[in-house]
Amino acid sequence: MDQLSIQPQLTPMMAQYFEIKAVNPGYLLFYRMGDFYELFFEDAEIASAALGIVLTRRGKHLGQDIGMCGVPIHAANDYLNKLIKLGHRVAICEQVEDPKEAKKRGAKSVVKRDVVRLITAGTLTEDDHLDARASNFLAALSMVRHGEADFALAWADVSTGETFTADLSAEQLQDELARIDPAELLMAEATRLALVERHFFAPSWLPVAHAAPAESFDSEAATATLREAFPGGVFDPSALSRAARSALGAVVAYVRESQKGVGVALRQPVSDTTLRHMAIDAATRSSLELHQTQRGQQRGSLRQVIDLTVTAPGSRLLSARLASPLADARAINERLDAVGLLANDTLLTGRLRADLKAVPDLARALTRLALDRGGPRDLAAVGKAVSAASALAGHFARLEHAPTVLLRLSRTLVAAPLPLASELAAALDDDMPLFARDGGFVRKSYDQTLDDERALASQTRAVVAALQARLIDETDVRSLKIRHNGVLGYFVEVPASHGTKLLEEPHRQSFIHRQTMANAMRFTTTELAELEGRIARAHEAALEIELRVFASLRQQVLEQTDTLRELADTLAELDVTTAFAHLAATRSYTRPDIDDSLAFAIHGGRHPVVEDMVINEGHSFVANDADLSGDDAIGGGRLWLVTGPNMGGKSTFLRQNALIAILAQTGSFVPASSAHIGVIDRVFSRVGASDDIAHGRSTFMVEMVETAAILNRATRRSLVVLDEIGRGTATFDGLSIAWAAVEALHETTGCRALFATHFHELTSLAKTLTRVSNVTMKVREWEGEVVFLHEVGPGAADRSYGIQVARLAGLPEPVLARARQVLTVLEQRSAGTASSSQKASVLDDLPLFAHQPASRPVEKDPVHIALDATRPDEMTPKQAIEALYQLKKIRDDARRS
Ligand SMILES: Nc1ncnc2c1ncn2[C@@H]1O[C@H](COP(=O)(O)OP(=O)(O)OP(=O)(O)O)[C@@H](O)[C@H]1O
Repeated sequence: MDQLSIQPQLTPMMAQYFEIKAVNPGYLLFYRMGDFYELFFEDAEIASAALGIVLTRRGKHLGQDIGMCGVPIHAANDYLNKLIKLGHRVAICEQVEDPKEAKKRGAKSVVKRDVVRLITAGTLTEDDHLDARASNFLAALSMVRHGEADFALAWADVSTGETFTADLSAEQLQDELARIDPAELLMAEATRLALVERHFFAPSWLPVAHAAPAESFDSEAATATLREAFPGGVFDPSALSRAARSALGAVVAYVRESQKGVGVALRQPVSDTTLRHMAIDAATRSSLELHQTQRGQQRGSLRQVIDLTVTAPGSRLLSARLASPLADARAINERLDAVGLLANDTLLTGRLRADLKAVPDLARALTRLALDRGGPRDLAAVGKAVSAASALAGHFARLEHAPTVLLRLSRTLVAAPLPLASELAAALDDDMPLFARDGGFVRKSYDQTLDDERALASQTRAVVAALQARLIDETDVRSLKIRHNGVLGYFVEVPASHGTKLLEEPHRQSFIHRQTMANAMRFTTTELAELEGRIARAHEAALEIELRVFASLRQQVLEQTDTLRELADTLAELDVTTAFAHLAATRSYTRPDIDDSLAFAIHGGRHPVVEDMVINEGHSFVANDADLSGDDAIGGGRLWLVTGPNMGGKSTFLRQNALIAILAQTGSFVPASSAHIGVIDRVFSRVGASDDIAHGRSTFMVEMVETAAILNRATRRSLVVLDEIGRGTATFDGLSIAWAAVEALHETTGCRALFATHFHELTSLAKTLTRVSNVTMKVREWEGEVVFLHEVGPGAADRSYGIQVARLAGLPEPVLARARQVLTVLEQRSAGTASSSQKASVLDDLPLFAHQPASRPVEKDPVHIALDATRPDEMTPKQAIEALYQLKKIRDDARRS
């Protein structure tokens, strides 16, 4: 900062500010002044704009006004939240000495201040800042070059301590980061440049990516950093690849720096390759709307519809499992066994769920305690979780042959450290403050000395009353009162009319004047001051004892960290398992039959989200079968070509099969009457590609990039779901690409596939490709109207009913009539039956009168008004896209009204 160079003009406070600011570049500095955090200069401008608070001035610096804005301490959390959500990083700078100490150094000396914590999106620990039902990962991406570049990711949820590493190729990065969905992503500038150069830097990383200094990725220094962060020798950093060590070192260093010496509180890192997972790439996640819809909303996503967990940690685990379904038949079946037993025993499931509801977020409470940021409520949470665990264990006692997963869970529940829970329950009151420093959280009779001090403090109330009575007698002022406030402490108050009496002899000897109010006068007396001291000392002594109790309980909890973390995992897993059981029992989901074959036979399959929506609208969902089963002997799985009218239910059918596969391999029952699935290694789904203008790619380009990814990466064990590939270009180009793609999937890949298309010519492939079958979405025509049956049956559609759908959408009748005319001629032409005169009469004549729009009162179209107001020359590309969306919205609103 250039201001720093002009030292002589700086006030001591400003000098301190600049010093602190200089060592925390890239952070908005929340500088503590009394009851406010103040921000200065550019920080003030950024924060005032982001928070909508007033930007003021505080003196001048180098002849310029110093911009300043402030947030009150008590509301700081809300403001912090806003800033973090907007992608800012904040350094909290506190006064680290008593102002009285500073005064001793001279009247003008400044109170010592230091940054006590860096708050960033990836290092949050407080419930106020976090979404209880979502993980919050900090990730670091490292690159090590040995000729070829090796990449690795490390990621940790600082709020729960979970820590992972994975070695990856550049091609895998995008998919892996889509799965992890980090709140903050660290990488060195050189790594970013290398990825950008090779087109591997995904634009979606931009909002969360932060440049971290190259030194923090030093793989040599990382070994020492990691040994220190994960003591005990269980975790050996040298077992990691150089790249993974470098990434993990960067995560640990960043967390340590952000907590400013408090510690890191991370769990032993887990290598992400220990379990085999079903690969789901970023485009498939988005197209199948697993965690959020394509519009970015939770509502309407698969996760939202199937998440019946009753605790926040359970919900986080369910979300993580859905993001990484398994690809190992044995592990999947183990999960399904547990769900199966509970789905059949609804009484037991009901009891477990009822007890689970009261279980607090143990993992996050533990982390706060470990970071010395926890309060009495976190201690209570630990106690409650432990007692709940042992109650839950009781429900399992009667199970004789429990499945492996439930046995494992119940073993941990039984081992919950009950003595710790009893100690916490005995020590902690029912109502508790957020912070230990507020006191008043230790239960009566837990500590004799504390009870004594509290008694002393409360006895003083009686002493105050007696003193008041005596003073009334002595002064003969009946209305004399002893009161207390935060500024004066205890004082004697008399009405103004009696005030002068106390200022005169004989009372002026004992009454010392403190304050004159409009209606009253306030005094103190030596006796009252002494009493005040006694009360304050009793309070202080009580608080000191409470803080000692807190520290001892915290220590007892931390000594059992490993056991408690395992318990937290168990409680979350039990919640997910019972939630899946409840889902199965209440929504008629069935257990899928999972093995290592190439089967994919779904009977009566349903789309979990569309079903929910259709039922809510009072209709019933039509279940459909799909059979893509094959084997190596016949060259792989089968491919179904799905044709049918627009709005007939093709996309729904395609997606439901991909979702059923994902749910099954997550370990959930599935919405079908039966399902037999040979483990799928990768799912690909491309349903309706959309423009990616923001990244300079047209609909067709996006579609081709994604199709290429599928053809290059799908294996025989994959499931591929493709909707209308090739529709974004000229008909013949599109048809040829779709044709070649079907052939490649059938001949080279041999995967199980569903391919929906409006190119009816493709259906002739079923004659030559043995594992291709044609199915169609059935419709019924009735009095010129088309009725969608949403039923899949054998055969191929010969038409798309596009014009009927256009009519349903409200296209004007003259346009529809003209479209019918053109369609007839085009169809005849392709069949070779249209006469040249027919063609000429219909296609060459402009229908000057036929499709004149219905006359409307002349009023200015809102779209035109908006267009008139647009200044393309003054727009950034982003504003241009927003303007386009706005235009579409205005048009849609106008249509609806
Ligand atoms: N099996 C079903 N049972 C009941 N309703 C269904 C079913 N499948 C689809 N629908 C309803 O039909 C609507 C359209 O379905 P979908 O988007 O799958 O059609 P589509 O054939 O892919 O259309 P397009 O070709 O225009 O993309 C859905 O939003 C849903 O309301």
